[in-house]
Amino acid sequence: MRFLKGHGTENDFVILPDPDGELDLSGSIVARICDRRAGIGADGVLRVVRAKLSPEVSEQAGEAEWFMDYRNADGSMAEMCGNGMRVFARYLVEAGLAEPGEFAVATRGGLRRVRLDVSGDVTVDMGKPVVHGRSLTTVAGQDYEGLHVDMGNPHLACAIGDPVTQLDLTHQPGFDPGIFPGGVNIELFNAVGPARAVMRVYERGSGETRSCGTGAIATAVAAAALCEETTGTWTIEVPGGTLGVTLDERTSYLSGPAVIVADGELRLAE
Ligand SMILES: N[C@@H](CCC[C@H](N)C(=O)O)C(=O)O
Repeated sequence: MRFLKGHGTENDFVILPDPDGELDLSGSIVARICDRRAGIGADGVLRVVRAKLSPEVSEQAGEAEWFMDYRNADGSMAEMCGNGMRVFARYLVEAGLAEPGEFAVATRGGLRRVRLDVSGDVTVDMGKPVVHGRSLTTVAGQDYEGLHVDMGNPHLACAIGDPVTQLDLTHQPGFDPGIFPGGVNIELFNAVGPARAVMRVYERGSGETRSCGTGAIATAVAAAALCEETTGTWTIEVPGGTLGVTLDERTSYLSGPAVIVADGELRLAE
């Protein structure tokens, strides 16, 4: 099976080109591919398949040729992945499957428009964040309150007083399953200046990762809410680099680097 490896601010993905939808990608195969010792290792898998051949998104096929079939490292499916979308777009253009410039990609969370900037960054229109109420997470015995933000996938973005760099995120933080029955991505951040935050994330289905695009937007929304704002441009520093987030009245944009670093042939032992 042919694969490529890419990352966006060190949120890393195995890309599986499957234009004709021939791959039967079970959760256990995804988990084996993402295993950092016995597999290639990644936070998730991006299967590249034609939208018109994918019943779950075929209504988006009029506008998008390609479907980003995203899976978490544990094999679970997710609706959306912001950094994955940026890496997916980079792959499509490098592989000659999309023209450089702006194009749409189908996802389980709906159509997203992506643009390769002259700067080398990739920017995605991630849609309008939906803000719900407040909820609690527990990290290493300490409760933190945050804002429930829906980016197509669920987030709990928590501004905290403790330095995020010192948190122990080796274990699943606690959350309210009544509010998040399908699990949640948990962001913890320090607002460190005007329109700037330092964030760490514990992703649903992948554990702590070095970046999360949808999480960066949720963080910008929660940081803006601290100043009673809903719009603006935010710089979100994550362990793997820096992401830009712009919130306007209509939508949100996520910008940052996205690169392909390897390709090869994957052998899946029986
Ligand atoms: N890393 C991603 C989010 C991936 C999906 C998430 N783990 C979920 O289950 O919702 C991003 O960059 O947005």
